Amino acid sequence: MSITVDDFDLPSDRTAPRMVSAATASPKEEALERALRPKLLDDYVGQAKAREQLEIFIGAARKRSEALDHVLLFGPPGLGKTTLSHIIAHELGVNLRQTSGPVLEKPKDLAALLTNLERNDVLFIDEIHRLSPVVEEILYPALEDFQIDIMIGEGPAARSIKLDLQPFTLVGATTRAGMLTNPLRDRFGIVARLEFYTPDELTRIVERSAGLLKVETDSEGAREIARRSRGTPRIANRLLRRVRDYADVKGDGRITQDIAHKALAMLDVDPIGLDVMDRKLLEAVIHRFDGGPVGLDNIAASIGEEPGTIEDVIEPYLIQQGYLQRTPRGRIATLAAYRHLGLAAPQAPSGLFGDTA
Ligand SMILES: Nc1ncnc2c1ncn2[C@@H]1O[C@H](COP(=O)(O)OP(=O)(O)OP(=O)(O)O)[C@@H](O)[C@H]1O
Ligand SMILES: [Mg+2]
Repeated sequence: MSITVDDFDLPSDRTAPRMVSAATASPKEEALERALRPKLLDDYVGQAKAREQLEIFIGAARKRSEALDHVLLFGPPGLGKTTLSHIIAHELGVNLRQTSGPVLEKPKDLAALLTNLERNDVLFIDEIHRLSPVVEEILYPALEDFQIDIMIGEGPAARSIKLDLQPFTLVGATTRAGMLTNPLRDRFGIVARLEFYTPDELTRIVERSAGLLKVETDSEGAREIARRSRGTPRIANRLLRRVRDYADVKGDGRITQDIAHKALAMLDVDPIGLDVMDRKLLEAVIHRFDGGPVGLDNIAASIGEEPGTIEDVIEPYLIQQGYLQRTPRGRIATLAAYRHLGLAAPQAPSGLFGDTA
């Protein structure tokens, strides 16, 4: 495999691609991701809590030859939800059927999938918070009793019949667990929240990917990429490929800390992994809204980004790292944000200013 051309996403409304966006990969990047995806739970780095739970429940299901309980995976984009769903099916030794909330338009789309499942198979529904209510209706009895009610015929002759399904496991993935309806959420026996990865974990991921891509990387080079990857494996893998291009052209192909540092500086990824969009958001909150509190819609309008993208993709890492606070009155830039941008902290009335000390 050899990738040297631009294989990162290029949103149509921006002139420059966003290097550290964790969001939707291009088809080319998706193919690459598949190649780098770990296949076994043992190769899945980090997420100790989720892994431990799954190890036990998968082991038990296998032992009893039963379907695993339904699993809900949630967390920001690029942390490994799709990867984990594949691993679950693989470890269970069953087939994986894959679809997503927006794709399932009609009840019959879901019914067709469900009736084709074999015993103990995994059905993976990505973006499960975007299921339409009529489709969700079908899902409830399927999850609970492995049965569906379908309508046969039309008009006065229409009647409903019950169909038995094979026992199966639903794995649902979402970036927004809060948008799931309660009845749906209640039907998942296993709920795993994926967390941002530590620099150590990301270093291991970069080293593993470098091995698979046959790129020579020393440990400091891998660590430099890991530190700037916003806690996200998808970004780590993307930065690795970009740094490799830089190393091929400007160096001898080897990724050292110096090469990684220069390549990432050129790409406008700062030492803690924030990029132009992150800084734009923090600067908008600080300069245009006096540090906040400011509502999501106002930030969105001010930086020309979708509120949903801000909430799902940009904000979570800034909040986790303590640069931004989400309060009932709106978003607040913290002292750490002022410091990171090299700005003097304002004299704020107490209680208004988000402190991270
Ligand atoms: N724990 C992990 N160990 C090693 N690599 C990982 C891990 N998690 C994710 N990756 C890598 O990161 C890439 C992105 O992961 P994945 O597609 O599973 O994210 P996702 O959570 O499904 O994202 P989205 O919300 O956009 O669907 C994968 O190609 C995989 O190579
Ligand atoms: Mg996914």
